[in-house]
Amino acid sequence: MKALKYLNKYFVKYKYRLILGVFITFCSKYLALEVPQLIRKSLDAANDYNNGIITDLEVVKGDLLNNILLIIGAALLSGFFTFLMRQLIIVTSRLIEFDLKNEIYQQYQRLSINFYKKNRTGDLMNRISEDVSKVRMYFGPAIMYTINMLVLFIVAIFKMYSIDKTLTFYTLMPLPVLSLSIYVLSRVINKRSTIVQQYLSKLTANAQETFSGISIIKSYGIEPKVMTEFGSLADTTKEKNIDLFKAQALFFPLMILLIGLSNILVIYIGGLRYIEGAITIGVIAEFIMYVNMLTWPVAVVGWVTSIVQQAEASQKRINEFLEVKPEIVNVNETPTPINGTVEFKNVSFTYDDTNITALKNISFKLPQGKTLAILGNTGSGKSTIISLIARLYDGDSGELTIDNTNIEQLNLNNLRQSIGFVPQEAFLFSDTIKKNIAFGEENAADEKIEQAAKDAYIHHNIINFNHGYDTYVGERGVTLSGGQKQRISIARAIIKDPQILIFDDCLSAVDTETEEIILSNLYKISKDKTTIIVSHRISSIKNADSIIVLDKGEIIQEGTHTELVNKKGYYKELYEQQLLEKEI
Ligand SMILES: Nc1ncnc2c1ncn2[C@@H]1O[C@H](COP(=O)(O)OP(=O)(O)OP(=O)(O)O)[C@@H](O)[C@H]1O
Repeated sequence: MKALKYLNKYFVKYKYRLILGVFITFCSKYLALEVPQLIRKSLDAANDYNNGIITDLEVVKGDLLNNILLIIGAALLSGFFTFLMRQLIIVTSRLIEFDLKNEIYQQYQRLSINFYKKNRTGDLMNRISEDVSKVRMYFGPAIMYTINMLVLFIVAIFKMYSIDKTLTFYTLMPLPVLSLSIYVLSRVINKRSTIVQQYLSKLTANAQETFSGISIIKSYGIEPKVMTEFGSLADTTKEKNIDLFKAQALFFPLMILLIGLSNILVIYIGGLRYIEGAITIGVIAEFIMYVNMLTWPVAVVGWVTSIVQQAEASQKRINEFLEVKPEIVNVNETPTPINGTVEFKNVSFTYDDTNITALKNISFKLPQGKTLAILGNTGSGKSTIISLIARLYDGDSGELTIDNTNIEQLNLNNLRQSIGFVPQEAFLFSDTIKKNIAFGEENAADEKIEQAAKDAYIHHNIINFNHGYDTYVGERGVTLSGGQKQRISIARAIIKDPQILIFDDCLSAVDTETEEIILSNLYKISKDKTTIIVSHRISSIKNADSIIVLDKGEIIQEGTHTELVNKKGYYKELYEQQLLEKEI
């Protein structure tokens, strides 16, 4: 129950609803327990008349009518209170589920990139959906049935005991067996349903991957192999499902068997007691009703125990994520406007998951409004420099300053808002092109969106789509080429009009002609903005104010294009090689 303690705050938050729920449950069950007594009285009255103890038929009829009206009234009121009880307790559990999901979602938003690298998306989704659902069962059904059971038990046993102790003992005897058997069966059902869930996840993942990679599968002609794999997975899933249903099928027969046993005991022992003259005939009927009323709550004890165990396991998994401290935190709530002078002073950085030292003693200064180009082989650390500027990671040693202030002291929102970042791999949301461009600038006017698209040299493509800027892209929309995606991603950065523009090798999928056009547009736009361009092509970076060349995380060359082409080294070699490729 340790993990579930985390949820106590929700009990406090919804205490009034829950207390009222408990009270109403009590009222509902108390009224329901009035019915057996009234039935006993009615039967005894009829029996007394038959045995000549009461001779006036009208009195018996009056008693019966009175009792029938009371039974109807108690049943109606009890039903109404049961409705209120569900409204209060089950609705509260839904409210708590909503709060908990929001809490986890907000935590997901706060967590750093590193967290997302260490944990799989499926797992993140599972904890916020499946696990929260299991925790909800603890707040809702588990609490409701426990209160139900307690009220029924205490009141019914009290009533039964006051009528006949011996019969009470025999009536209750099979109930612990019932509870234990249901508990054992619930555990088997839970175990099997977890296995079924795992197989369903595998099946979904397999199908999803097959559909995503359908063109590869078809082009390699491996459909039969894929189908066999899927078929055998589906077969195993079916078998696991059948195992589960076999266990589930036992649930009600087991309950009915045990209720039957209790009924037989009541009839048998009750009959003997009646013959002895210890009880009236009505008591047997009253006890049979109690047995039937108590059976479900008793069975539920076993079920509730396993619900609580599952909720505990799920909350433990949720707590693991809720307790993670975001690595990147905003230490400065006061706004810190950004102008855009970026300086690295001996900055080193190692990725803790791979232990790769991506940057070693990097130093450079990029004054506000200037353009820096970063060049280097793959894996030399270019993207890492950019990640540090956007504060997706914090450097390990040295200092990174923006406008002469340590980046960690800047207001994180201001910093990120002042950066227009075009990543290496363009990501578009499943939405319209318009919304994708206006992503960081939601209220941008249509003219502004169009201008950004023109600057990114994508406007002419967009207007050729049937729905123009309202064309849906992504999973259910049109498929864009890699170059088109990159250009929409560029338009998205431009529209923000940020102080710092970062282009991480984002023109790799466009041809050199288009690249020329975009670059000349970008130079105009980024005139007074600090700009960082990462590229493998000399043509993209030759106009930059300064260029740094990276190799294995270190700066090996630095200067302007003219300086570097006149110096022996990586830059000159690459330049000559690319010149040659152009001529060929
Ligand atoms: N998220 C990460 N976690 C762990 N290691 C990483 C991560 N990103 C990069 N690395 C490693 O850090 C080194 C530098 O990577 P980086 O992405 O900065 O290189 P790059 O110069 O941008 O390469 P490319 O031109 O291929 O994009 C590489 O060895 C890479 O394997």
